[in-house]
Amino acid sequence: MSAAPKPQTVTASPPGSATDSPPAAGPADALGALRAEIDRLDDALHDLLMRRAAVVADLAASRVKGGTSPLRPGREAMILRRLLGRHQGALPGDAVVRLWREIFGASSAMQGGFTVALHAPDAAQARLARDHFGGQSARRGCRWWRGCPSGRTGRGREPWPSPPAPRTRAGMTGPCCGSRRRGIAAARS
Ligand SMILES: C=C(O[C@@H]1C=C(C(=O)O)C=C[C@H]1O)C(=O)O
Repeated sequence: MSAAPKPQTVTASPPGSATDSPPAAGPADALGALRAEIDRLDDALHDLLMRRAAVVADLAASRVKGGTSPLRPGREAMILRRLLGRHQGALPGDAVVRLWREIFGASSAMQGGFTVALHAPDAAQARLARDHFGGQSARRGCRWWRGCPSGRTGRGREPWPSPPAPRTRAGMTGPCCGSRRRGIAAARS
């Protein structure tokens, strides 16, 4: 003999109750909506970055800087100070600096190659140089400061927006230069 089927419980909902309406938005929908907004903003940011790069390419093609070093630490510092002066919201100011340092490094490289020369580098100095000149920058270590930069040398360090870093005998500024005998320079390659 076969087992009797189990009785099923059926609950009737009155008309107009929750089961008649579309399902309420759950956490997954909220996440999806927020991510869609992030995607839209990323596209807008990306568009602006591409437009900025096109302006830098025009600048490079015009040769208005006269074949000198592409690096302009003073101009970069002015941009960072201006941006930090208007900065608001939850994004840490440090993140703004990091993002723009990468942009400066890439747009300087677009105007001609440069090599970052690290005098007697250690891991911290190498990290600092990467953070300052961008992850794409070419870096090389050298033992003697005099032989470090090759070609025309631009000053590779710039005054950090705040607080001002101490000057060194080499005329460079920045937290890397705790020792007067060590530093970072950037030269055209
Ligand atoms: C675009 C320039 O070249 C470099 C890149 C900068 C930038 O991306 O804003 C600023 C200064 C320079 O280090 C410039 O000199 O204005």
